[in-house]
Amino acid sequence: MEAFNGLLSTSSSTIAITSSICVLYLLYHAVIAVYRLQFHPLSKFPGPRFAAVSRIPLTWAVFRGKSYDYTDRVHERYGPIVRVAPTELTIRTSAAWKDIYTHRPQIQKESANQTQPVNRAQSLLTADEQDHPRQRRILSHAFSDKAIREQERLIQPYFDLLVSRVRRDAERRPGNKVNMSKWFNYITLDVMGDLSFGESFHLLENDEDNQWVTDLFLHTRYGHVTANLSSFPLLHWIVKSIFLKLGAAKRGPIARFVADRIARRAALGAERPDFMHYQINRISEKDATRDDEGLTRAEVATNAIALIMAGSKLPGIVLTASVYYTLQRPEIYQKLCDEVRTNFHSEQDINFASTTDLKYVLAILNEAMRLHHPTPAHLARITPPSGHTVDGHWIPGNTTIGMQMNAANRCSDNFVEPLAFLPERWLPDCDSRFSKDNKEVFQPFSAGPRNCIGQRLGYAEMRVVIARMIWNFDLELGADKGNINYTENRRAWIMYEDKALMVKVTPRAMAA
Ligand code: HEM
Repeated sequence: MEAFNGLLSTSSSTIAITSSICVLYLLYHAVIAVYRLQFHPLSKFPGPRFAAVSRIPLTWAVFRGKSYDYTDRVHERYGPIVRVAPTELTIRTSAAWKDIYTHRPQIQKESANQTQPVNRAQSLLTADEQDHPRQRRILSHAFSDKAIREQERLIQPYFDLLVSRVRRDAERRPGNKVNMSKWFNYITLDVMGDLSFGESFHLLENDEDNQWVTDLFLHTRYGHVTANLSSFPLLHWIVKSIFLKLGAAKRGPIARFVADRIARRAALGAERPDFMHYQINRISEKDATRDDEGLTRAEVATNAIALIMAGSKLPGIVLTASVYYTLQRPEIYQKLCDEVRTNFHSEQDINFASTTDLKYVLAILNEAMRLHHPTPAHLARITPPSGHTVDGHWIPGNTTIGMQMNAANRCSDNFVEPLAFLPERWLPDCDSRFSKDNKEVFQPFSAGPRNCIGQRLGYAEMRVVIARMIWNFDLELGADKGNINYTENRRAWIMYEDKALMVKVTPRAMAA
C-alpha cells in the first residue's frame, strides 16, 4: 500500500511538473506573440496577424512552392510594404531598388534561407561582402561585350541543333506537337554546360535528361526548403536528419562531377573563349583571402554550378512563357512573325548583333518576364544593425527585407492593365495609354553590384532562339490540358518547376 501511495505521489508530481512546463512554454509564446504584435519595431507595418507572430505561414508557403503566391496575396490585401514574417518585410515600390540594392555601402544578402553550395565554397550567389567583389571582378570579364561576341561562335551550333531537333520531334509526334519547354531547357542547359565545362550535357543530341542536372536542381530545391526551416530548430533538426543521408548521397556525386569536369576543362588550357578562359590563370591552390586576386579551385567549381543553375532554367522559363503568351493572341503572334521574317534575308543572318534591332521580340521577352518572372521569390537583404530607410520607411536593424518582383510587376499601382499581356508597353514609341506605367519598377535582372551577371548573354540567347523558331516554324498552341492557364498556379522553389507546354510545330516551306 505504501509503495502504491509512493507511486501515486511520484506520478502526480510528474504530472504537476509537466503541466507547469507546458504552462510556462505557452506563457512564453503568448508573451512573445503579444510583443511581436504590439511592441516589436515592425508592428507598425501591415500584414496578417499570424505572420507577425510566427514564421509558420511563410515557411509553409515555401514548403508548398507557393511563397510568391502567399506574399503577392499579402501585398494585394495590405499594400506596398508588408510584414510577411515576424522579422521580415517585402516591398513592391520602385524606390526599393535604389534604397536596398544600389545603395552604398551595400545592404547585405540574407543568407540564412539560401541553399548551401555542395562543396561548401561560396559562389557569386551566396558569397558575403568580403568574397563577392573579388569573385565578381574576375567573372565579369566572362560577360563583357567582347567575351559574349567570342562565345557566340561556341553557342551557334546549339541554335542549329535546336532547330533540327524540334523539326525532327514535330515530324515524329502525333499532331506535330512538341514540348517546347523541354527543348528550351535543353538548349539553355547545353549552352551553359559548354561555356562552364567546355562540353555540353548532350541533351539536344540525345533527347534525354541528364541525371547530374536533375540531381542538382533537386538538391537545390531541398536545400532551399530545409534552410527555410531554420527558424524552427527542432523541425529543422528532424528534417535535416531525415534528409541528411539523402542529401549527402546526392551532394558527393554532384561535387565530384563538377570537380572532374573543371579539371578536364582546365587541362585544355586558356585558349577556348568560354567562362573558364577568364578564370584559368587566376586559380590559386591556396585559400583565397580578402586581398587575394585569385579564385580557389573550389570557388571555380561552385561558380560553375551557380552559372549553370541561373543561366539555364531562367531563360528557359522566359522563352516558354513568351511562346505561351504570344500564341494566345493571334495579332501579337502575327506582329512577331512580321518582324522576324522581314528583317533577315536568310537564317544565317540571325545572330546576337542582328537581333538587337528586333524591338518587338525584346518587348515580348520583357512582357513575359513582367507577368511571369522565372524566379518569383523576393530578393532578400538584411538591414545593417543601425537600421536603414527604405522608400521613406525606417526599418530597424537586422530586418530581412526584399523586393517582391512578382507583386511589383503585376500590380495596378505600377502597370496599366497589369494582368494583360501587352508587349506594346515596352516599345520605344508606345501608346499614351501606357504613360502611367511605372517602368522603373521593372528590373527583372535586379540592380546594383549583385544584379544578374548574365543579363546581356541571357537576352542575346533568348532573342536568337525566338527569332530562329519563328523563322523556321509556324507555331500554334495545342489544346492540351496542361496548356490551359499554363502560367497560373505553378509551384516555385527559387524558380518555377518544369511544366510541359505542347506546341504544334509546322516547318515553313520558305525557311532556308
Ligand atoms: C531570363 C534570364 C535571367 C533572369 C531573369 C535572371 C535574373 C537574375 C536575378 C533577379 C538575379 C539577382 C539575384 C539576387 O539578388 O538574389 C540574378 C543573379 C545572377 N544571375 Fe541571372 N538571370 C537570368 C539569366 C542569367 C544567365 C544567362 C546567367 C549566366 C550565364 C545568370 C547568372 C547569374 C548570376 C551568377 C547571378 C549572381 C550575381 C551576383 O550575385 O554577383 N543569370 N539573375
